[in-house]
Amino acid sequence: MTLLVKICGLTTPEALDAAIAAGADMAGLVVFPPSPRHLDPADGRALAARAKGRLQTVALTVDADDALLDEIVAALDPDMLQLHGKETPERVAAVKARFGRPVVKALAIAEAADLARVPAYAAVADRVLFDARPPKGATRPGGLGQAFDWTLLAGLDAGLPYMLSGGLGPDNVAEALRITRAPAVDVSSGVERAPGDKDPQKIVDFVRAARAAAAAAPAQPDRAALPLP
Ligand SMILES: O=C(O)c1ccccc1N[C@@H]1O[C@H](COP(=O)(O)O)[C@@H](O)[C@H]1O
Repeated sequence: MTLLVKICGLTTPEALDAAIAAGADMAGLVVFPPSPRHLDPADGRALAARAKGRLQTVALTVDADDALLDEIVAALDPDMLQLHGKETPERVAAVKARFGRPVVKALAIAEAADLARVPAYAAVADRVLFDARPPKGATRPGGLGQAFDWTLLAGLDAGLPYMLSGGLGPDNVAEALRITRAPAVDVSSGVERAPGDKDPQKIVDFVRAARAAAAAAPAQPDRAALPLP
């Protein structure tokens, strides 16, 4: 099975093109003003259109209300919605029903007990994404370059495809995959020169390292779960 690779927080045509050329499967566009990767939906329209049909686009939001999601879907027409806040399973189901698009629900992980929430989300989401729990006082719930204990995921059957994120980069993605056999990985800070400024070479290095690691230790099945271009 082929590993899915998502590059998140793309804000420029150069970064998007680098992700596509590197062979990424998904491009994340962040709509969350406190983030250094924030894209106003209207400003992101051209970038999303540029990505269309070349890789999957994922619009990332944090506890967005219906009005904002309406605006995002109208402007970006994303292939998927990533909910990265404190959205409940009921809210995930409501978003999926309203927009009829696959929903990725991010879950913050710091200890084994945090995985107890997975079944409730597995019943309603198309995918869960495991990210590190942010430190108290953080201005955003992700995109912090912070990893968690990957051994918590070793042998995990989440009941649906999952994505590993949090502090990944070209130098540690192989180790993360060796431990977890995750079917998909997601990176933002680890392929940047500075917060919000993607480095094309790091994107290439990340995709290459992830694919090599997945070839050496096959990932859990995933690709069948969502249609890809
Ligand atoms: O990228 C952001 O700024 C962001 C803001 C709010 C919520 C999530 C965000 N990013 C996501 O966080 C994880 C981990 O990112 P990193 O690789 O550790 O920087 C990833 O899913 C990003 O898409």
